[in-house]
Amino acid sequence: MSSDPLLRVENLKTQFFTETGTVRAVDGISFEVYEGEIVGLVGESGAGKSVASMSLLRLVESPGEIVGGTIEYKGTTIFDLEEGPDGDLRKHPDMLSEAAMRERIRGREIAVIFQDPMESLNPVFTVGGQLREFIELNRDLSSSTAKAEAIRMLREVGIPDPEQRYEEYPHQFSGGMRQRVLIAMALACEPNLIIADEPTTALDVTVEGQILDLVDDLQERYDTSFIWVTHDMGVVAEICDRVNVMYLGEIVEQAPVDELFYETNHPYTKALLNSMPRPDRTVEELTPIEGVMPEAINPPSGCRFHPRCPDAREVCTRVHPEAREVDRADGHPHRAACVKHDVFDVGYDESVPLEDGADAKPSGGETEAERGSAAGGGHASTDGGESR
Ligand SMILES: Nc1ncnc2c1ncn2[C@@H]1O[C@H](COP(=O)(O)OP(=O)(O)OP(=O)(O)O)[C@@H](O)[C@H]1O
Ligand code: NI
Repeated sequence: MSSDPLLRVENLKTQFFTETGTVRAVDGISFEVYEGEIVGLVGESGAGKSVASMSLLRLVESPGEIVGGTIEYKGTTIFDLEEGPDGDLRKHPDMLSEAAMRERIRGREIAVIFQDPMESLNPVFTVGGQLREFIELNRDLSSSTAKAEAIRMLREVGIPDPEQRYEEYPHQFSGGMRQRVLIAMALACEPNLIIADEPTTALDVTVEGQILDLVDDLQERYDTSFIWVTHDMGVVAEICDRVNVMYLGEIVEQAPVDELFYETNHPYTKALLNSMPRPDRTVEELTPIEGVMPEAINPPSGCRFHPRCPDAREVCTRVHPEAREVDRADGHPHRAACVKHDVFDVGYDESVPLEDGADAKPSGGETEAERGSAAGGGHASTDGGESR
């Protein structure tokens, strides 16, 4: 890719300052989104996907704070720090003001779709009324033009009888139809980038498939870029062009989607793929990832995945790898944060393999439920801790 990215994120760090300590929810992630791409953010519950998404719009709430890195959108600075005269870090003067974020960026340039439409839709107003008002406010249209536009958008996202459904309330819509309304709302201002945080996770598989098809179709027609947050490698396979795999606040692997699936370079990605149901495998053949992801408040030394990694060696307990380019595919880098690759050259080959089992279980053991969520189904269980 030779053109400039639409969004450039470099070394982004977001932390929560809690009574029990600092939660390093997002710990130095770097990635780009180019025009017209669907870029996946995938990882288990607690990996930092939602916090990363909210950081991009500067919507992290106290006790959370973006503490480092750069976020650039179309060459404008959404976030950046500089060193002040006394040596401490302060906001860069080029950084967009809060008012500019509200008036120019959120909704208009970068829109968000959440998992639960009922959080974004007000139950006491009609669906059409809410969509119309949103369009009216954001696009400076008259009420009647905005209404026509709202009905057009409802039709655009595949809602049958849009004139009639316009008058209905959110509870009269099925989960899938409500999610379509949110997609309509996200598209209403024709943003260049839509951040979708697990918008299909609560839907059954058939409806999920329909929504993914719709997004694929809309993406092509509007040429909108997407950041698609999910814990589901199946969803990634279906709609993403490129993928970032997150583990404990870090991006451990980044590659175009086919490359990630067929030339997997990080043991965590491999584990995620092995835990994914596939038509050519029976349920018995699924291998849940060993152990559970540790707390972001006190991450393991060295490579954060080493306590659960089948390939871990002694060196992995000491060396903390940052993602490096290990290959290229379709003009994009394939980055991986695993010292078994030659580019790291820290003596992995000579290092002693960690004894299986001794270090492979988290302290306190694991429960069946935790194993279940390690296999990729655990979004709902931690919703209470989300910053949204
Ligand atoms: N308001 C908060 N206060 C303290 N810690 C928080 C807060 N919000 C999130 N965290 C922590 O930040 C880390 C990342 O959380 P995040 O919600 O981004 O994970 P996620 O990858 O989106 O997971 P899920 O798939 O469950 O949505 C977790 O350790 C979480 O506990
Ligand atoms: Ni989340």
